[in-house]
Amino acid sequence: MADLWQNAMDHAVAAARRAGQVVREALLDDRKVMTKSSSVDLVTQTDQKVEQLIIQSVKEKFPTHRFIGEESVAAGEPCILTDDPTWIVDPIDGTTNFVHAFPFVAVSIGFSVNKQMEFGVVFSCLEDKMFTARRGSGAFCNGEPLQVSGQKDIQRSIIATEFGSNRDPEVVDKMFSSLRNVLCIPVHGMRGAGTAAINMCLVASGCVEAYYEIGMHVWDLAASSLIVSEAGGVLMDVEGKDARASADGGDARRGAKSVRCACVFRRSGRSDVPTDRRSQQQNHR
Ligand SMILES: O=P([O-])([O-])O[C@@H]1[C@H](O)[C@H](O)[C@@H](O)[C@H](O)[C@H]1O
Ligand SMILES: [Mg+2]
Ligand SMILES: [Mg+2]
Repeated sequence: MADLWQNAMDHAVAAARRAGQVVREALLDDRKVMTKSSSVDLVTQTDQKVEQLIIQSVKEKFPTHRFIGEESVAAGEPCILTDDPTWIVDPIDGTTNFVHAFPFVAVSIGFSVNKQMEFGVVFSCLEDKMFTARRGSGAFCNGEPLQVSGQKDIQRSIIATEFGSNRDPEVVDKMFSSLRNVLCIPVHGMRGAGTAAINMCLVASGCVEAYYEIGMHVWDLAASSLIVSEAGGVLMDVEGKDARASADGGDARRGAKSVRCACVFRRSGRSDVPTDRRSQQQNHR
């Protein structure tokens, strides 16, 4: 059967590549930095320009499709996922990295129909790595198939996480407490690329066993959630339940901007979630 959405996916790959070129060129110029929810929640004109480029090019080709874009939502557009074909766009995932020229920056484009992710495209534009996944057809990086790690022992794992942009001391204390619990399991190491989408692609690539973060947004993980699941990984909330509903817009459906979940990926369906509670259990094995 012909793949209904292949044209849209080809368009997303081309748009992500063009967007990546704009991001790379912008790194050569001064970057004017603005803030959003706090002094460390950064945005630049390039975020806004790239999002408009992507949305305009899609509108020309697919005029009836809908959009959820990080910067459009920041400018007041609604963040509601319906059954209609919807493009979920994070024009620059890793804006702080971009501002500092820290070399992990991604363009993330997910596509949902009937509230199910159909394809995901993450372009790690400074590494020139194009991660793609089509529902039911596997995940790829520059055309090479991806497979999550087969490691089942968390003590032999690398875990990725991020600190987000909330600097409320109580929130930071909780993050540090989780970090401490995970590190002391002990795990081989902890990492963070500074972009949720690339962290998730590292999980899909099998070089990081799991990634967790509290408070990601739907645009951070829409595309990469499918890349992880098509590479054999799973996406869980803090209770160990299937969190794909959040990743593909569960909270967006309710009009919330933030997914507010922790996501952990493993190959098996077991809930070895390294939250405070579960990491204690791991210690007693
Ligand atoms: O703002 P942005 O750079 O698109 O996205 C952020 C990055 O992915 C960061 O690594 C993660 O910790 C935040 O939760 C995201 O919001
Ligand atoms: Mg993001
Ligand atoms: Mg962004």
